[in-house]
Amino acid sequence: MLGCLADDFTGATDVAAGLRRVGLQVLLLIGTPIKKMALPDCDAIVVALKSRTIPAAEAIEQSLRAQRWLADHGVTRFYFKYCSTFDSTDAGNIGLVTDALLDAVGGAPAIICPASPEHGRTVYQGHLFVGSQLLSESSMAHHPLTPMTDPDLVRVLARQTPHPVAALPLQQLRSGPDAVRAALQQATEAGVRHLITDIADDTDLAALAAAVADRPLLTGGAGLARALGAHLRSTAARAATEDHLPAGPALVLAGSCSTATLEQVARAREVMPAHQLDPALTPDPHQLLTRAQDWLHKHRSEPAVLIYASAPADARAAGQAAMGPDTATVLETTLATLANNAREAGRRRIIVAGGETSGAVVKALSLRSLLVGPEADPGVPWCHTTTEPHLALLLKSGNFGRPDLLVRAVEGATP
Ligand SMILES: Nc1ncnc2c1ncn2[C@@H]1O[C@H](COP(=O)(O)OP(=O)(O)O)[C@@H](O)[C@H]1O
Ligand SMILES: O=C(O)[C@@H](O)C(=O)COP(=O)(O)O
Repeated sequence: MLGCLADDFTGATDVAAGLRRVGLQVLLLIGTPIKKMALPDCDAIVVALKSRTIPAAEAIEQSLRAQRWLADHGVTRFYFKYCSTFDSTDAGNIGLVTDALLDAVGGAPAIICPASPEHGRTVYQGHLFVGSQLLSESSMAHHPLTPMTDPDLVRVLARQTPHPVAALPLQQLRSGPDAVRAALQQATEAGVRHLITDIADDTDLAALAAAVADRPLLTGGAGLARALGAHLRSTAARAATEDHLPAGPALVLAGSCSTATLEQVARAREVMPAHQLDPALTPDPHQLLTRAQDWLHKHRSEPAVLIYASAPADARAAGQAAMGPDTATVLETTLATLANNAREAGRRRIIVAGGETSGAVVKALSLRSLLVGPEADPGVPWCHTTTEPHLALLLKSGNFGRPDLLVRAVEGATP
């Protein structure tokens, strides 16, 4: 069985979607369970953590706890899933968590493969591209929590780990599995502990997966995990579970400020009542929440409503000037509380834009595990609660989805 630790919630749904797409049955756990549990029939377990932007020591602790739990439940192959745009800071957490996992399960050097060509993330000469732009020239340079201003992943990772980092060039990857194994051997002898792999397309991912499938630890985006799943699939294929979205009204919550989300929010505003959480206008957190709660209550008979904090950089700066340094956390908490209110009020389809935001929402809803259904857009699967009331959640990474994703997600919602 394959066990994945994902450093945020939409990263977890992304990797779960990829594994399901290649025919694996996937159980998604919200955080690491405290005790041992009887597992449903599944081929892969994804543990959703919220460790991307917390202090490194806590991220390591959370990750090791998840790894030990998975090992206790029969997992021998581990995958550490982080963002395809390598979201992290110089204080961590990708390098330090990978180091801790290597210490726990062995298998240095770790493969570092954020590339996800289906989402336009590719790596060449160790540099990460978003579409045709270098990472540092994409909107990720302005991310509210993890601004990515350096596209050279060898350099980025070297600031996060005391150990040597090197790159595996595309030419070597394309020379076949023996060349990849030789590169790994060479890296081991040179004391390299992190190997950034160039990837230009899905064929490269398949080649890499085939060459490294037997390693105890792989790390990267959803792309390599899906390729690994496809490689393992022959022994594990089964019919995908059916998917029924529950009847009932929908709620869309948006906390992501990515370009993709801003466009999706603009589209959604055209077709459903919308309320903006605006810290510049309402800097008092309590008032921000109660105003939104009143608005939600007033619109209780609408089949779908949108509440969003998403804003471009200049508006965010104005909000932060008014509300202070905790603005992002206040907005996450507010959106999470509103999700809870909406569930109590009977909303059954909850769509969330943003990884950190999704983490806060799922935590507030006290959900423990979800079964992964089909994707609404690549990397964005519907997930179903395993307890009553049946909720369908769509947890969307900020950067993912077509412009009409939020509109499509609420279609067919009943008042
Ligand atoms: N108007 C705003 N001002 C400041 N921070 C904001 C604003 N709107 C959202 N945020 C914060 O930005 C962060 C977005 O992160 P996240 O939810 O992970 O989205 P993404 O998936 O795009 O990275 C969250 O912490 C959210 O609370
Ligand atoms: O790998 C990816 O791009 C996503 O799975 C992911 O992790 C996105 O993170 P957020 O943009 O913070 O949602």
